[in-house]
Amino acid sequence: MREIAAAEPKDQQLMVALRIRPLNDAELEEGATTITHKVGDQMVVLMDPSEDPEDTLRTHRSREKTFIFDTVFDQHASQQEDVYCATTQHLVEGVISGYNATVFAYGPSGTGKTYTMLGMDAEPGIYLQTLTDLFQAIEETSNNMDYSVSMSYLEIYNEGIRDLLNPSLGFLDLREDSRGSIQIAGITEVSTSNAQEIMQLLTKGNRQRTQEPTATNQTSSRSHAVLQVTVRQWSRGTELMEAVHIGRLFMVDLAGSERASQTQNRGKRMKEGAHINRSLLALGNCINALSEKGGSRAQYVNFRDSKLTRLLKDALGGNSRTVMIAHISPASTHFEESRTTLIYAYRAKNIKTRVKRNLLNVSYHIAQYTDVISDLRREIEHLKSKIEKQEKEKRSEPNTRDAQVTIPPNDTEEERRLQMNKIRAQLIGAFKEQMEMRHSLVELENTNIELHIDTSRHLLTIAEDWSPRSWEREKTHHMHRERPHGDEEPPEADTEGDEGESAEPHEVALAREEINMLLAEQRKTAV
Ligand SMILES: Nc1ncnc2c1ncn2[C@@H]1O[C@H](COP(=O)(O)OP(=O)(O)OP(=O)(O)O)[C@@H](O)[C@H]1O
Repeated sequence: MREIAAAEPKDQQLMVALRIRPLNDAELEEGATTITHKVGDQMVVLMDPSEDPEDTLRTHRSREKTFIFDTVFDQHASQQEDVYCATTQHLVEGVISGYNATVFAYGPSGTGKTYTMLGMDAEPGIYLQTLTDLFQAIEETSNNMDYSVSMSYLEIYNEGIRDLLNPSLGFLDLREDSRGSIQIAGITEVSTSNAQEIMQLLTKGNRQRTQEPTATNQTSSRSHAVLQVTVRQWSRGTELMEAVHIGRLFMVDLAGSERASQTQNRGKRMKEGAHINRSLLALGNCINALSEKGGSRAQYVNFRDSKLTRLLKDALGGNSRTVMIAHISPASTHFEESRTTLIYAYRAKNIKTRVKRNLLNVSYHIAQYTDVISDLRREIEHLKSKIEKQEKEKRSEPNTRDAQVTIPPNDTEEERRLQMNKIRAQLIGAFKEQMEMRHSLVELENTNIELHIDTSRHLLTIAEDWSPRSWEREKTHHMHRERPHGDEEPPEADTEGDEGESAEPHEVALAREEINMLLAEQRKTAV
């Protein structure tokens, strides 16, 4: 059994940033004006364009709504790098030392979520900048630490989960293990060693993402996209008993949060909208419940209402440092969506998560292998003694036969001579037989030594191949080989319960198989 240990958890406030993109051509064409104004680094003022300043009945109500966030970027100041540095950069160090982190982009369609997360070739977004820093931090500490990095990329479309690195797998199941950790059954996990490699996979994966033109965005993402990067860290050159830190980083590009009635979407787009809204409504409900006084520990929070909230459970109410980047348009024509987004984002600021470092206690797991090796050693000792016993028995056989040779008393001289010749012949025969047996025993010993060498070699394979890096490599390889081809239909319901224990490394399984064969061979020769 593996064991998750963790340091003392600490409460952490959800960080909420706001990004306002520039007015786009369509908005300018329809005569939209800018209704958002950044004040200082943290405040934004939203003007209500529909309110008539001459309306005396409403003069007591302010036309301005003010919101304060951890950081605000407007159309003038915000470069991709500024957004990354202020929101996500600080998470990287934690991830490589075993802390979970989540960054998610929230906001109506066409407000710049994909631009912030994925970006453009010339202006890469948070994905690439984070991964570049992550690999650099790994490089800087690689003198005394070993790392393995793997990634998966999925989308939630119409409440079905699709593997964007291998869409042919169909819809995948979301499972929760006994520790409440969410897993996607059968998802492709790719081991990587540099950011560019991940970006290539992401660009490839993004082409698989469900995108359609909508009334507000020509390349609107109709799904929620989740990039998960897992970093395992352990000390180099230490004993097998070393613990492994596991940090998971989720980077989520949500689908547009606008209400169906606010768009001119019809037909398929409207059905998608309903699903998107279902998950975003569930997300909104979770944010509401979590942001109530006392947060997750005082209020019932229903994460189970949608795949999205189940997947973001840790990010919102559990063990994760979480950053929400809310996006809005500055246009007067999008006042209502901007207002709703700002209200949700503002509420999310109250959410607290409990952050603790993830430790995988490898020692217990390795102890199991040490036990297996000890068992096999005992078995070899037993077989050795059996072979020795057999050797002794074979040595004693000619003596037994000698004992059967008796000289009858009171025989004549001739008879005695004949008897003596017979005995001599018997003795020579027995001697020859003994020589042959000695020869066979030497051969038997040689075979035995060879079997021992092979057994030791395989035991060594088990011991040597049991390192977290090779385990991961094997596990990834195993997942590629073993993954079943999924049904294209979305699942009726999710399977609950533990995910099974991971298969042992391929070399270990092979070595074990070989050892069984060798032991069988030894048993044969021992009989
Ligand atoms: N800060 C920005 N600066 C310049 N262009 C931007 C910015 N934000 C978004 N854009 C542009 O606006 C358009 C829509 O952005 P994007 O596709 O990122 O929106 P989205 O919120 O992901 O939309 P959807 O939810 O429909 O997928 C794109 O052409 C993008 O290049």
